[in-house]
Amino acid sequence: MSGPLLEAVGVSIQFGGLKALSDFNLAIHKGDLQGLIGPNGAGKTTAFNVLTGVYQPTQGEVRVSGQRVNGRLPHQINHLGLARTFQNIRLFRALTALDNVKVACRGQAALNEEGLGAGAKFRGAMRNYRDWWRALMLTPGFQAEERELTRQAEHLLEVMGLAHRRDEEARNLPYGEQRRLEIARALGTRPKVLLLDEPAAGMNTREKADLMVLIRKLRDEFDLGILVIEHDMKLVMGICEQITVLDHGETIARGAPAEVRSDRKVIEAYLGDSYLESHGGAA
Ligand SMILES: Nc1ncnc2c1ncn2[C@@H]1O[C@H](COP(=O)(O)OP(=O)(O)OP(=O)(O)O)[C@@H](O)[C@H]1O
Repeated sequence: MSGPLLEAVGVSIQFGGLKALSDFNLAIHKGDLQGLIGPNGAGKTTAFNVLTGVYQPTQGEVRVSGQRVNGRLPHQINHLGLARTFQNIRLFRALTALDNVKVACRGQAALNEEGLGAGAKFRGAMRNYRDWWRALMLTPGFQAEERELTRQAEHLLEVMGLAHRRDEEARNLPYGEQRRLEIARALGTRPKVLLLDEPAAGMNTREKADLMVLIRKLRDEFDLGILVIEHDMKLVMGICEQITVLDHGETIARGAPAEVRSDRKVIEAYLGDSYLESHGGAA
């Protein structure tokens, strides 16, 4: 088996006196569908922020495809194959669904050309300048590139069940569809690993059921590793093969859904006895 696509090794992060994440370890391989759960304030979003370069760990190492990425910027880590969605939806609200996805596809194409490291800024500036002229003159090369980006974005809208919303402004989409558009946009950056922060938040029961099917389909169709933060236990337990449970920044359990939901520490910290009662008692 090849090595992990995403790895956290002994990662800790501190905000003043608060240890938001302590000695956090994680490995996501191709084809994995893992969950990250825990009570409010447990450190789940902080973990996403450290993995994606929004925060720098106080200790430990984050690796993407075996490369240490501590100190890299979020867009550089994205370029290495890690994409995410946010708990609070972040879309270009006044752009159409299609353009939201095209922006992501275009950004990735630009990064492929510019690369990273020395000279990337200069190459980026030159590319912007060149693109400006190509767009102004509507050169055949520019038009062909536009058609290709449109094709890619349309395909992603189709996969996410949003083809019918192609030309609607993102802000006019129902909430559940905005969440799916965010996933389409993340996919536009061609990730190897996808981090989903509460993808089902605000969705009704039907939308959640559809989302479960869709997340599995994305994993299979795009050969992804997926890590999901989610409070909806039916969804997490229903789709994830391995679940990590955080409480006050500490990893209190990790394992298959059946192991995790019968773990006494997890029940005490998060699930509560009412969960146990409604699910027929501990294993
Ligand atoms: N930038 C920051 N500065 C200071 N404290 C922070 C910062 N980011 C997160 N925290 C704190 O770290 C802890 C973990 O927060 P985090 O948002 O990761 O929790 P969470 O598990 O995602 O919670 P929720 O389920 O409510 O989203 C909280 O106590 C939070 O207040």
